[in-house]
Amino acid sequence: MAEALPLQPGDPRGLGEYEISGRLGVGEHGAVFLGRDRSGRAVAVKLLHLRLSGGQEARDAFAGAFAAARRVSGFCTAGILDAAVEGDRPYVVSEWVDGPSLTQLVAEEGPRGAAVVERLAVGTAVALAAIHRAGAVHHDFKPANILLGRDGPRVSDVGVAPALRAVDAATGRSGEDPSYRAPEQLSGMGVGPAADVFAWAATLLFAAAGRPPFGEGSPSEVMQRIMYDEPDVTALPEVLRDTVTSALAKDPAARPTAAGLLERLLDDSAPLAARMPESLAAEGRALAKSSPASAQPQPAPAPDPAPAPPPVPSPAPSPAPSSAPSPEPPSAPSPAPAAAEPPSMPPSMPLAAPAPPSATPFSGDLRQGSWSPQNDPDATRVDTPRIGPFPEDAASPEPATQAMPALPSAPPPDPSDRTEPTPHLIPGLGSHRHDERDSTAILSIPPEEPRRGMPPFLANLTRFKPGNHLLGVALSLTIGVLVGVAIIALVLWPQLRGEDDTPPRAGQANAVDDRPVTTVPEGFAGTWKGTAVNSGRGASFPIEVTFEPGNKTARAVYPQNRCAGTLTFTKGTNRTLQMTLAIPKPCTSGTVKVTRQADGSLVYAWSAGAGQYGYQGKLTRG
Ligand SMILES: Nc1ncnc2c1ncn2[C@@H]1O[C@H](COP(=O)(O)OP(=O)(O)OP(=O)(O)O)[C@@H](O)[C@H]1O
Repeated sequence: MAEALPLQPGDPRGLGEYEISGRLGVGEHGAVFLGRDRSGRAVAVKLLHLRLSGGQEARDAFAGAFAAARRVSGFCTAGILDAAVEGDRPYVVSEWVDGPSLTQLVAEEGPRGAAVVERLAVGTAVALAAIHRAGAVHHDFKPANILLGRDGPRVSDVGVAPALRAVDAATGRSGEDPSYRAPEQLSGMGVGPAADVFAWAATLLFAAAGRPPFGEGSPSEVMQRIMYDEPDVTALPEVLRDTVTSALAKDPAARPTAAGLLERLLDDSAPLAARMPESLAAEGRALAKSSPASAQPQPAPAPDPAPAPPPVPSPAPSPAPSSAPSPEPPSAPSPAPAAAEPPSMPPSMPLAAPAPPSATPFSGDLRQGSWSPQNDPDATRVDTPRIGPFPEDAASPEPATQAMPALPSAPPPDPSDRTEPTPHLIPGLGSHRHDERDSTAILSIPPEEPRRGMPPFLANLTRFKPGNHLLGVALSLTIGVLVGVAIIALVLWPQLRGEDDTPPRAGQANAVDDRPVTTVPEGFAGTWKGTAVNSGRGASFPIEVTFEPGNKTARAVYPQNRCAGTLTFTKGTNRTLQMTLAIPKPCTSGTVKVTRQADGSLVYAWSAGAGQYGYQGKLTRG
């Protein structure tokens, strides 16, 4: 029978029809208890920290949000059995799984070996494909929600994240680990099943490497890496690398579907298929055939309120009880509805063969013998975030001036001296007659002719006698000066005047762009989009900025928070602009520094004015 920790004072002894006998664990959103249903079957009961206010409507919304999740086969999931509310406390009942979570196992025993990771990959892809086929999404797929039962991996917490959102208790807030969240989930641009596929890949990397796929550090550091870095997949078995890499695509549309994952993993020619238990491979193939493999189903783009980070530096008011997650600000976007159910969805699974919730996908203990000494869990990679650095005085008004070389003053030659060479200034030079002939050949213009329409210094030069070496020196100097003047006129002058609107190449930007400007320069022209990370809140949100060259203002939009504001130029250079931001609530006005990067992107950094950046992000034209 199930092992559980003793109940603590204040723990429930029963919830609804379920008798509670012990504690299985505590997570971010609630405590999980071991219980029994009326038939004596062991169940896991998750009592959420959330307290539901709003009467029957909220209760119905909570229970109703599990409709799709309850249709998911229990083949590779901890099937949802019930969802209800006791008093004002919602709880979710699921199949009890006799085994630790992937998080617990890796913490205790280290990274999993190739055979285990392969079975995890297929088992959890089967679970995801079944979840998506039922019209549900997980949206909190992570190692803590993979339970390693004796009969194989089971995905738990199906439907919980959408249900929390349905009652306006958003997940993905500050304090939660963002390591398994997809870029679009972090940026709040609307999430669908593709976010689960990303999380699936990140979870496998964790299992194989024994550490979070995007490194450790503050939530904002991890988010930056999720947005911009490619994780190292070399800890994975070779056979999984390509599939996992494609599932980690930053663009959700570029990821395979869960069914597509199965199609790749269980391809008849793939060596992986032969290593899987027959029942699992059959279920996976049936799911792969029954669902689209390439066109990733996406819900209508909707702001995902889960990580919604109002770009305000001060904490939002919290009308909810202290145990509940902080709420969204009043005017933040309303929560996205749970993913719509496909109308043609069959009411139940499984596909390969009828499988009751307690079906055994395959035998074999995922907990056995997978420690690999070369996967040192202590060798945690900590990457440096890409954003920044921000020089404190990037707008330093130091013009790149170019000194004009002084023209040499040619000594006036003696026109009467046409026979005797001028004594050479350098001994040994000019003593040969052929020098004179050569010079004559060059200066064949009659002495008086060149003076017409010529600059005086050139005209004077023509008065030099052939063979005069001083003349040669003067000529060289003159040609050098002329070439210098030509370079300045043709190349440098337009740049110094800021007329060169070609984007700077790496290494050039600093040299030419630190010149002060009084309006928005050409190099900033256009609309720039990207995601800013709010370090204070450990959250991120999209930003759009539009610059028109020659203007003193620009437009800044935070689509997720439905704020549009005006940036007003205060000082700047061709590379960096300092601006004040005036923006209505719930967003917050402040000062903004926008800096052009050598790779053609912009870094947008906001502060309350005290110098410390509250949020910042990389923007690209688009
Ligand atoms: N269906 C289940 N069967 C057996 N044990 C379970 C089950 N569900 C959860 N547990 C146990 O309870 C612990 C806590 O689960 P919970 O889902 O709350 O963790 P979490 O995923 O870290 O938190 P959250 O989902 O709230 O962020 C798990 O680590 C696991 O040991």
